[in-house]
Amino acid sequence: MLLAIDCGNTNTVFAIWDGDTFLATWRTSTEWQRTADQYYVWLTTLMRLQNVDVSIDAVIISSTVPRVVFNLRVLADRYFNCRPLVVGKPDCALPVPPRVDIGTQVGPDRLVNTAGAYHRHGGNLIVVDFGTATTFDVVETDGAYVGGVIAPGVNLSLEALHNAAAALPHVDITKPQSVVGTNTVACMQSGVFWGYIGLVREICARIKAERGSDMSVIATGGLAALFQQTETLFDAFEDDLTMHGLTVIHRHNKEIA
Ligand SMILES: Nc1ncnc2c1ncn2[C@@H]1O[C@H](COP(=O)(O)OP(=O)(O)OP(=O)(O)O)[C@@H](O)[C@H]1O
Ligand SMILES: CC(C)(CO)[C@@H](O)C(=O)NCCC(=O)O
Ligand SMILES: [K+]
Repeated sequence: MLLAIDCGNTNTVFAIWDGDTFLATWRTSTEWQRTADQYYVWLTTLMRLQNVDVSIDAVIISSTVPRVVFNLRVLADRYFNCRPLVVGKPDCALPVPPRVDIGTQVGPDRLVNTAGAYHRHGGNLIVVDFGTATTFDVVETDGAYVGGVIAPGVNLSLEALHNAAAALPHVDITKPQSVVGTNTVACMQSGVFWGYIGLVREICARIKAERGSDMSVIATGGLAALFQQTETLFDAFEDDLTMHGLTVIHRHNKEIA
């Protein structure tokens, strides 16, 4: 059984893959201080609660936070007796290598999203992931990651307003009733919500124009659904795209081993 770990700057998601489906998915906040023992207690408690009675014999990790990888490696080694595949490390092969400027360390989550989206949709895609940052990944017709766009995440944008301006409260994103806000919270939500609709539309249009091609736009990440409700920005929305990509990369490495 495969344990797939997607570690973002805000949250870390663990999923158990039986080769066919995900048996369970669990989320925790990302904290680099968390030890292998702490992960193991947390994980086995949830497994027991949900009657997931399986033995894990393989682990794959994608981490945008380099510091957490050490303890996740210890988790795999000490408790599951295996050497984990770590996306972005030389011993983890990708189905198609990225084509970017020399020396660029592409975020592993973007490489994973690329592999997952290409496996499901073929090439010529824009993958949009609404995480801590909002990333746009351009996937070539052959499945290579060839670049993209990094924008401040939705929650990060709202936090930035709160942190920088004494009179602006902490607010959560939601679809505002109107564009013109009649109170502070509504004004902030409008700025980020409608601003984001514009950001996504404009960036996708410009990528397509720059490449002279009508690409499919695939969205993932918790907040994608909120935007898609209002405007058809995406051709598909897939909640499990990153996890799916991890299973694709794991299978690829087994096949070439
Ligand atoms: N409708 C919604 N309104 C507000 N927040 C939402 C909504 N749906 C999902 N979320 C939040 O969006 C986040 C989505 O998680 P996702 O894994 O996409 O990114 P993240 O965990 O915030 O970032 P990272 O992966 O970079 O750590 C979660 O924190 C979830 O609570
Ligand atoms: C942009 C984030 C933070 C999104 O999670 C991550 O993919 C990352 O740290 N990327 C490194 C830089 C790059 O992808 O070009
Ligand atoms: K993510």
